[in-house]
Amino acid sequence: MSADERVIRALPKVVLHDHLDGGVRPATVLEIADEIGHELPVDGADRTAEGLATWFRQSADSGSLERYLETFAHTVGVMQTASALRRVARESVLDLARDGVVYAESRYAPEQHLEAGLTLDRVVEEVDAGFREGEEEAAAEGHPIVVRGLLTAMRHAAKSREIAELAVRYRDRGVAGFDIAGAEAGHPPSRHLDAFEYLRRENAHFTIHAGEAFGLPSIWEALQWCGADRLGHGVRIVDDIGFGGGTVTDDPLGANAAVLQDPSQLRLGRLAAYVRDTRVPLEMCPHSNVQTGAAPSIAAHPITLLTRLRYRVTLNTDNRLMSDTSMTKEMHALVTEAGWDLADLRWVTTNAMKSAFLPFDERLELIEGTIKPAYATAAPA
Ligand SMILES: O=c1[nH]cnc2c1ncn2[C@@H]1O[C@H](CO)[C@@H](O)[C@H]1O
Ligand SMILES: [Zn+2]
Repeated sequence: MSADERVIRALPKVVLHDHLDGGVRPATVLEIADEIGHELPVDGADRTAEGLATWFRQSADSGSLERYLETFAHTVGVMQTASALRRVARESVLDLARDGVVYAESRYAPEQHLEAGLTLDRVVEEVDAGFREGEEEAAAEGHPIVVRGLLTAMRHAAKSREIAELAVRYRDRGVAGFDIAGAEAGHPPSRHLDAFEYLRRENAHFTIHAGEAFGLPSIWEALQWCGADRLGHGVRIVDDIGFGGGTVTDDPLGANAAVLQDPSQLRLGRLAAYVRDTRVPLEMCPHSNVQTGAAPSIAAHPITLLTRLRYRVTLNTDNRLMSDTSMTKEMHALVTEAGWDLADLRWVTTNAMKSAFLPFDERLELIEGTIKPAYATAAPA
């Protein structure tokens, strides 16, 4: 680890978009697979934690969201029992805390963990027990962290209302909100209006994966039909930002460079202006987007342009296993490849804490008591 990386690792971080089933330790996948007889896609000399880690990263590196998502069969497949769910949840909290994360929202789809006979309620209870065990152990290690769950409904399925009700039922027991995820094309968020309208009536919080593999219509529906509090990814909002004769999407790297010199050249469309004016939090995940082809590279990722334009940008991991990433790696890549500095890192961290689905006073306490003091004394990245 470089000196820069050590500095970054020690900084307090906030992650709002991290999939529980996208961050399982490879050694844990192997062990549980052996216990329950789940067939893994590696064998022979590759049947090791390292071999499996490589398989996940390479298979996810496909340029397509659909193929990226296929790899989840081998994490979800080993997360079907009470003990496995509790273990994975506990270990993921420890891994995040050791990386310097002080607040995390960890999401998963309860409907995907029923194969061995667990009920939806039991799934949520076991995961939450694992989160609390992880919090306790992390604090004892000197890495205090606060963790909340987000319950995801799969967008191709028809369980969203049921999962929304589950999220409300457990809102005072470790669950902070709701999400929909899965392949975007052909599954617009407005199909799940019933769930979103229910959540709004219940004063509950939700985010929607939108504008990742699919463009502006998905972002527009998520905000203006469904009423999402935040956008998962939202990276395609740049399709509504005009530059020269086209949009910044036509030449993201060129536009990124040019706009830093003269932002007045840009024209925001109505949707892009709405997202910025109303401070809609964007849960951006650079490495994941490069793998699925939603962004060309870290250097050309729209997160830098959107940060310069002062959108409410947050930085996230999405899937630490599939993307072989961590909050430290995401931050370090932006510093070395996209010209970010410590002030940018503090800004996205504060943005994320402001946008968390946690009560206002608890957010403020983490910002004032933990984040601000640490960044004030940190050496420059
Ligand atoms: O980047 C993503 N876009 C859309 N769906 C995703 C992404 N990452 C993970 N999941 C989906 O969310 C489920 C619950 O955690 C995962 O099983 C995966 O299918
Ligand atoms: Zn995601």
